[in-house]
Amino acid sequence: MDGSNVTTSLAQPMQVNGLSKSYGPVKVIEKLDMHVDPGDFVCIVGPSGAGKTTLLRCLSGLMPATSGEVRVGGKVLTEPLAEIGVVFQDYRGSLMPWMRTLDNVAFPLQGRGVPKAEREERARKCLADVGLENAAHQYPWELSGGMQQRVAIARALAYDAHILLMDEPFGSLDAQTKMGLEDLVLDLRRRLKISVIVVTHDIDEAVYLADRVVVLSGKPSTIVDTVDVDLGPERDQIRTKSDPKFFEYRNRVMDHIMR
Ligand SMILES: Nc1ncnc2c1ncn2[C@@H]1O[C@H](COP(=O)(O)OP(=O)(O)OP(=O)(O)O)[C@@H](O)[C@H]1O
Repeated sequence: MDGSNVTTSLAQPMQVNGLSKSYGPVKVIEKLDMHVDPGDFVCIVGPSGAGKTTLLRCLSGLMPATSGEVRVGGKVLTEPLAEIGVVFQDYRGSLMPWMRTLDNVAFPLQGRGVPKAEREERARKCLADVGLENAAHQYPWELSGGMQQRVAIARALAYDAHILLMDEPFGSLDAQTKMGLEDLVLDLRRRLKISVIVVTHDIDEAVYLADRVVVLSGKPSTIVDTVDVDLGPERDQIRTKSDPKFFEYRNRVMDHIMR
C-alpha cells in the first residue's frame, strides 16, 4: 500500500468473501478471498484461462458470483455502482465513433440524470485529469490508440468513481505508449486518491504498478500467492525496474505462473 495517500482516499474498501464462479458445470474460480483497502493498487495475474476477467466482472457488479460475495463499503454488491469505473482492453470497441471526445466522456452521466452543463464540466475535468483537455472536440478515430485509452479512463472516472477496474488496459498498445499510460494511472491514483485494480498478463507491469500482486492459478482457480510489493510510492520505469527487489518479486510471481 502507498502510505502517502491512503489515509485520505475517498474510495470505499472492497472485500471479497468466498467468491466462487461457475459457467454451467465448469467451476472457474473457487472460494476466493481478497481485500482492497482505500487507495490500494492491486494487480491480478495468472495463466490464460485462470479466471482473471471473470473475477473482474464479478468485482464490477456486471456479473453475479455463483456463491460468496463482494462488499463495497460494507454493502453487498448486486449491480454496477457509480463508485466503480471499468476500463477494458479494447478501447476501439468501447468509445462511440460518432461522438466527440467530450460527449463520449459525458455520456454515462446523461444516463444518471446529471444536467448538461454539469456533465460537460465534469467531462472537461476528467479529460484534463488524463492530459487531454485539448482533444475535447475531436472524434475517437482522430486520436491515437493511447489517447483513446485515456478517453476510456476519463469516462470510467467521470461519475465520481473512486475504484477503477481495468482489464488488460494496455495490452494492445506499443511499449512506449504503454509505459506512459502506466505512469498516468499511478499518477491518477495519487492525485485522485482512488483505488485501482488491474488485470494483466504482464508480470513486469504488475510488479511495477502494484502495492500488491494477487496470483491466480489452478483449475478451478484460487489465490496461490499474494505478493506485497515494497518498491516505494514513487515508481520510475528505469530505476524501479532495475531494483534487485523488482527481480525478486517478478521471479516469485513467474514461478507460480510457469509451474
Ligand atoms: N461467458 C462465458 N461462458 C462460458 N465460459 C466462459 C465465459 N467466460 C469465460 N469462460 C471460461 O472461463 C474460463 C476463464 O475465463 P477468463 O476470461 O475469466 O480467464 P482469463 O484468466 O481472463 O483468461 P485470459 O488471460 O486468456 O484472458 C475460461 O475457460 C473461459 O473459456
